[in-house]
Amino acid sequence: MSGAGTFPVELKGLSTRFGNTWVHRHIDLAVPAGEVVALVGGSGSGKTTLLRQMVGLLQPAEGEVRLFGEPLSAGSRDAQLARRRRFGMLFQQGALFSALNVFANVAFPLREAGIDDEELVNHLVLLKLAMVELGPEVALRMPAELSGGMVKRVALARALALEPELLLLDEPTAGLDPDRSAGFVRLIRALHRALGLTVVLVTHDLDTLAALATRVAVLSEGRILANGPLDEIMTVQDPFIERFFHSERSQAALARGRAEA
Ligand SMILES: Nc1ncnc2c1ncn2[C@@H]1O[C@H](COP(=O)(O)OP(=O)(O)OP(=O)(O)O)[C@@H](O)[C@H]1O
Repeated sequence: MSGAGTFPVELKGLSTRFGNTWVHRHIDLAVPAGEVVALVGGSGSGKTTLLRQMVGLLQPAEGEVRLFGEPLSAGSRDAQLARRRRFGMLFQQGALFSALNVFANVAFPLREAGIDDEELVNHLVLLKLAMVELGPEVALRMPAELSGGMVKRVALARALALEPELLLLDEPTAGLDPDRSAGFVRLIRALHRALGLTVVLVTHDLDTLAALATRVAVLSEGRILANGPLDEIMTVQDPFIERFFHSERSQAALARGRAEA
């Protein structure tokens, strides 16, 4: 478990380029252990791409990603695999394997990690499903038979399968109605507290942000425009921050989210 004062994720001078387009320019960002950091920014500002960089799904054009204090590519293959097991990711739309049932989806990372004792796999899958408030009767369903909220919960169970210290969430409440969204936020908050997780999330949803985030990092024009507690971010003079946080609708959403927190 990463202790207080450490940074499970550090980006140092990170730049991302697709063809001739630079999406990120020299980004420095450290995510402190135990915090819930929300990445916000306009559409296409590079939030999802930054999450993908954090877990090595993309290579930076410049700079470095450090996970748990070490460069992503450091160490032997075994060391890299061991690092891989310390984080879980919830992709947009859940990204469940459509040909596998719920049980096999949640079991997937366990089997990949070499856990082949069937009794243990069974126990762990049902435990993870219970953690996301799903009963064993869901285990044999196929992803196409689940509601949007259930897909997110199963995807979260899969992300938590190997008991990660770090959880990355891409738009966790997108596509959920307000009640399901509030329920999912409560679940993530409870898990964050119970498991001592560090969380990085991308969200457009201010209710979700206000209810969950302990810090906010604002991406704009390829850079981190501001990074700190929400109250501090809201004092920054910038057109995006003005539009995103200070409209009447935003204020109402923030008030609702804070009431949930
Ligand atoms: N694999 C790729 N190849 C080429 N361009 C890409 C690729 N992935 C992302 N991009 C581009 O990088 C930019 C940032 O995309 P990204 O999905 O990270 O933005 P975002 O901030 O998450 O957007 P949104 O809020 O709309 O989901 C966009 O212009 C996108 O088209």
